[in-house]
Order: sequence, then structure tokens, then C-alpha cells
Amino acid sequence: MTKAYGGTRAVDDVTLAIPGGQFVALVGQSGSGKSTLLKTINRLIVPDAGRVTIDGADVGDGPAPHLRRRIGYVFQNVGLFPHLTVAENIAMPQRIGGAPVDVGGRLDQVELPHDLADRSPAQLSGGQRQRVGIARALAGEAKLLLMDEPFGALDPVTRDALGRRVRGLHDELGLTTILVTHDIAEALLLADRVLVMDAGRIVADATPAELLAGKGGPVADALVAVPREQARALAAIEGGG
Ligand SMILES: Nc1ncnc2c1ncn2[C@@H]1O[C@H](COP(=O)(O)OP(=O)(O)OP(=O)(O)O)[C@@H](O)[C@H]1O
Repeated sequence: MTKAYGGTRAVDDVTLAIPGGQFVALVGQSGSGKSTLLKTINRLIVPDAGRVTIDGADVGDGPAPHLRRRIGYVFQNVGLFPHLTVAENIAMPQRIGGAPVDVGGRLDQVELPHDLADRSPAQLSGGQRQRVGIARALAGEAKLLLMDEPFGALDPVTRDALGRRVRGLHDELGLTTILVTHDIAEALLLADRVLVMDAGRIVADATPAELLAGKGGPVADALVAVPREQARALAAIEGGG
């Protein structure tokens, strides 16, 4: 599949199959094409050539809202409706034609207290807003979860906790999850499989263990070197103290 903007091939002839149930992290430098690739899955972007299929069906067939109801999508700034309460935001995707949403159950899944349900998004912390975004993404019983830098604006402790909660939900609900992240350590710790993008192409497709063993090639090695060096430097400080 290919998507170009002018002379830039944002996604350059990528062929990829993701089995159901996998947790895939998409990493790579800024501008390497991660978001573009992700957005072709829920049709926010239409490829110039090639196609995307889910369970054999082309995502281009049928109305886009119908497709998107089956796909959870979480991005950095959440996109909650400011004039609706938390509960209304979570129930929103199913308003049109869906089954009623168990808001309390959804709040439990993302470890938010029920008394937040009547607040507006402006009355929440960034981490809480992101949890509401995840609850909303899953409210329609989506089995496919797309996440684009969902933890980007959060402090490290919140980020870590939320990453682990998402991995927990992935396992509990049997989701297929695709996570775009700038944080290679996060990718290595959460995903089953890491795809490394560079200039629109997938240059490494490996498990975290394989990447850490240096089997991902030069671009992947350069990414993995960062947390590895940090861990080494921290261990040295600890050893010296
Ligand atoms: N709407 C657009 N119009 C023109 N060029 C675009 C558009 N969207 C993306 N691009 C270009 O396509 C390339 C890939 O962008 P994309 O957002 O997919 O990268 P990314 O890896 O997700 O980057 P980041 O990590 O910074 O979010 C970049 O060169 C970008 O400038």
C-alpha cells in the first residue's frame, strides 16, 4: 500500500499482515509514516495504491461511520466532546443504533472512579481524560484498537500505569492492538511485535527480544540503543552510589 503527499511517499509500498490478537507497536522517527499507515486502517486516510482489509473485507467498502464503530481509536489529544459529561462521552459512539453502554463497567476497565461520570472533560487531569478516551474507544465493543501516541502528553508514572492497563485490557478482551509510539522502551515492554518505519517503509518487523538481540538492522539498532544506554547509565549511577 502506498500514500504520497506531493513528492513525499509517506507510506511507500508497505505490505503487512497482522493476525488477530496481536499487540503491535509502530515506531520510527518523526515523519517516518507511522500515523499515515495507522489512519489507513480506519479510513481517515485513503491509500493511493493498494488496500486494507479487516477479516477479508476491504475497509473502503460500505459507510465509514459503520467501519469506525468497530474500530477503537485513541490519539494524543483524545478529542472528547467538551460540552458532554464523561458518561455521555463514553456512551457517544453507540448513540446511533448501538446497544446501551455499561458506563460503570467501562470506567472500571480503565480504573476510573464512578463519581467522575458526571464531570466534564475540562474537570479531569490529562491522564484521566486519556482513560476516558480509551473507555470510549472500547465502548462499542471494538475488537481492533488503534492508538496514536496515546500517552504522549502524560507524565512518566501515569504513562507507565496506563500502558500496562492497555496491555491488560488487550489480553482480557482479546483485542488486536496497534500502538504508534515515539517511546521505544514502551514499545519493547508492551508489544508482541515491533514494526520499525523509516521513510515510509517497514525496515524491521520483529519481537522485542529479537530487536534487543540486535536482529532488527541498523535503524532498529539505533532506536534500541537509546533505552539500553539509559539503563546502563542508571545502573552505573546506582552502582556508584
Ligand atoms: N496531510 C498531509 N499533507 C502533506 N504531507 C503530509 C500530510 N500528512 C503527513 N504528511 C507527510 O507524510 C510523512 C509521514 O507523516 P506521518 O505523520 O505519517 O509520520 P509519523 O511517523 O507519524 O510522524 P510523527 O511521529 O511526527 O507523528 C511526513 O513527511 C509528513 O510531513
